[in-house]
Amino acid sequence: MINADGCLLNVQVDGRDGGPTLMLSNSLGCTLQMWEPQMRALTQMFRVIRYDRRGHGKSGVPAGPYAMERFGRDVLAILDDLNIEKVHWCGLSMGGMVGQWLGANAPERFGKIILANTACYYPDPTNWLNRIKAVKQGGIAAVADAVIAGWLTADFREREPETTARMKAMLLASPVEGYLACCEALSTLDQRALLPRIKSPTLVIAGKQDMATPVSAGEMIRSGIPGASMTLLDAAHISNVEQSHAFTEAVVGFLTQR
Ligand SMILES: O=C(O)CC1=CCC(=O)O1
Repeated sequence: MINADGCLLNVQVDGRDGGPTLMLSNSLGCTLQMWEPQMRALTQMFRVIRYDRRGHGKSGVPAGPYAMERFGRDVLAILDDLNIEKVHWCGLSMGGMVGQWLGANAPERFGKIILANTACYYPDPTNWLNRIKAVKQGGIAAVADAVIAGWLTADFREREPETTARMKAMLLASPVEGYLACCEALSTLDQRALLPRIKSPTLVIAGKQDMATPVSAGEMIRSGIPGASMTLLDAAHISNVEQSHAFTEAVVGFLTQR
């Protein structure tokens, strides 16, 4: 556990000692377990840091609302505690939003940056406000089926019922207060002004079937970050699970290219 401004964060380090370090950052309602499909390949090449964002998994759940800056400073606290100067970053969804904040505000700590299935701005907060209301009334169970339908395509859910059930169990196990505090941070998200300040080589990954953060949201990020490139995957929102091999290939290809 690492203490970030009084909140204990669950951090796990695996993989190659002395190799380049890659930090992975989760989507809303997910724990560090969401990266299992990538771990075998990534740990052969990198030292891999995973963590549970505050309000999630085995990390603390301080009172909300939270903010992107707080999530970013939590990451810097983890790196300082581990005595690691610089890492590559791969964040999916909320993890990609934290990556934008870090790339703009702590550029010296980041080598290459991967922003997967993410957005820098929600023009209309209604979906988040409705979700907050529903979760306050009925818990995460009230929104779980709709969220899972956004995470994974119908084809995948039919083909992979066990994986789908595991993802749903992970979502349902999220602490309600932490989930709500993150939804509040998402309802006011606007990081458009940060994008031109990101100078690290950046890859944007988007899912062709992603309705939560559609290709157009990825394109807005790609066009805002100088020199960024984009890869499209045949997946919904949690593309590292739905297209695990293609996702891993995109990450490894980008991080190893000179
Ligand atoms: O969980 C969802 O519904 C989709 C999502 C948006 C931001 C995030 O982290 O997940």
